[in-house]
Amino acid sequence: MSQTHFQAAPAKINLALHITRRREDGYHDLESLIVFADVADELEAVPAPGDSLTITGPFARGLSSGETNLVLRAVAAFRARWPGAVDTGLALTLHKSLPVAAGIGGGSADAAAALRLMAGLSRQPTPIAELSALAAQLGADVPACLLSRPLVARGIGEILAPLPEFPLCHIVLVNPMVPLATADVFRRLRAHDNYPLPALPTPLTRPAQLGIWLAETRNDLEPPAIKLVPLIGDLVQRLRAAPGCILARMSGSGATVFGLFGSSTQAHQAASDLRQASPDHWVAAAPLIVP
Ligand SMILES: C[C@](O)(CO)[C@H](O)COP(=O)(O)OP(=O)(O)OC[C@H]1O[C@@H](n2ccc(N)nc2=O)[C@H](O)[C@@H]1O
Ligand SMILES: Nc1ncnc2c1ncn2[C@@H]1O[C@H](COP(=O)(O)OP(=O)(O)OP(=O)(O)O)[C@@H](O)[C@H]1O
Repeated sequence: MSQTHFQAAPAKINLALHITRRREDGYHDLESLIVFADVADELEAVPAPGDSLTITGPFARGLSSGETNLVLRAVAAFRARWPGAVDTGLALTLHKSLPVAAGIGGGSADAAAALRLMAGLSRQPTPIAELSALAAQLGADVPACLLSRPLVARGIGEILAPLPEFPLCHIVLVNPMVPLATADVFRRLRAHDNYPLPALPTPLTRPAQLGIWLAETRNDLEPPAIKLVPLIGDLVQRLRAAPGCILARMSGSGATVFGLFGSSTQAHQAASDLRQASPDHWVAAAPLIVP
């Protein structure tokens, strides 16, 4: 192994997120339609005597590059599960383009990218089911991020049903640069036994079809998150008013809000309007990653 190895860590978006039960262990069962956008952190690795991590990019500041970082935790977990499978240390560089604690799974995507990178370098097989079980130990969103394609997640996020097809949509992401801890939002949730997701239409190939289905769904974490950060509600309203916006909603536990569009031009126009109105917010426009 001599050359540099890369893995992208794309942003996760919960198009719909229903919380169906509070479990004995304090976690919550959920049902979520999860997609990924073509906006990503990037992980790079070169062989080295030992494992190390350097973080660069717009959101590197304040993020520890020590052993608590999810990238190094994922590498250590992989080495413990498959000792000797990757027989060199790695000098890792994470280019952090996604805001942290933002509801778009940045840390989870980084952990998943690290697991994919290790699996790619492994001299022995690392079956996807076992890799996914390892991912679940790192965080509820990590198994979904391992696949990085449209899917329905159940359980606490570890039971995954990838979708065979998905309409090519465009997404606008806006984050007010207020970090929101997932556990704080769950703690504020009042109703824990919400109804499950309705059945998805088959085939699911047109953005308008997806829009009709999404209108029957929710993000149950949006009301408690708005209580913590009222600005989230304003951002949803602003995106909803943008021409061509099929749906505007918060992703995950927030505070990032997304707008879903059928047209790339309209998505880029909405993003440009948001940037102009709120230059201090993080705004991105990108196509979804579809099968
Ligand atoms: C809300 C989602 O973003 C939806 O995709 C994810 O389920 C959260 O995934 P994550 O950030 O990887 O979450 P973790 O790091 O595993 O959990 C953070 C905290 O959120 C709460 N948590 C998380 C996931 C879940 N299904 N139920 C929970 O109650 C727990 O208090 C947990 O201690
Ligand atoms: N590589 C990493 N990138 C981002 N956060 C990390 C990383 N490693 C550890 N963390 C920690 O994980 C926490 C969650 O960060 P993350 O960006 O994954 O949140 P999130 O986008 O809200 O995730 P989710 O959508 O899964 O709830 C942060 O508080 C951060 O300190």
